[in-house]
Amino acid sequence: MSTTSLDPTVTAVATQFDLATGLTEARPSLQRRLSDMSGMYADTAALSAAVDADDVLTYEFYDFGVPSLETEVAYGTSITYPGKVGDEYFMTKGHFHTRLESAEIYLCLSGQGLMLMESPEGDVQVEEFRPGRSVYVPGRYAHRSINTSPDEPLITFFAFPGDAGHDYGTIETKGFRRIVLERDGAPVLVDNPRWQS
Ligand SMILES: O=P(O)(O)OC[C@H]1O[C@](O)(CO)[C@@H](O)[C@@H]1O
Ligand SMILES: [Fe+2]
Repeated sequence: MSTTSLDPTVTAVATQFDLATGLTEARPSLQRRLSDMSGMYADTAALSAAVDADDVLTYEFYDFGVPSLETEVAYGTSITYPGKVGDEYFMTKGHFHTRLESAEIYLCLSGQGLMLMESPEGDVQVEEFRPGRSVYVPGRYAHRSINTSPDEPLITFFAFPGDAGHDYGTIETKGFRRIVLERDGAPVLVDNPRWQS
């Protein structure tokens, strides 16, 4: 079946994602290994030992290159693999949006985890990811996906305004105020000892 559009400059696009892996063959994913996560985990000694031992892939996601316009929607899947650095679960770097007010929506396709969110004023929110559950990240909140499963990838589909942009600098220098660690086999939210005001 062909797709039609009233505007000949616009073409509908369909992408096939594998629901078991979260991956698509439509284009290469962007990949983050432990060595890309310098300064992100609280236990720096554990991170450097893990990088030296086996610099594993911790997450991958897609950027389909939609134009940076407020009228466009950037989207893709994000796959965070199971694992820990010390007691801290594998997670994405996390970021604010450059256009701070831009919100983002996630739908968990499989796995289990948490979305950690934090406003510039220090309000911290945590929402659970489980299959079929969406998490709306309000504008102004930095956001980080965390895989709390011992053995399953956390797979989400996300969408945000095309002109939102990514501000990694704030998180890279200050960190999140709170981090999520495993204690007695369960995730707990604790103060980040390395957070800088
Ligand atoms: O950009 P980060 O924080 O490394 O995490 C990657 C994830 O965030 C996104 O940028 C969406 O906000 C996706 O590309 C992916 O889900
Ligand atoms: Fe985002």
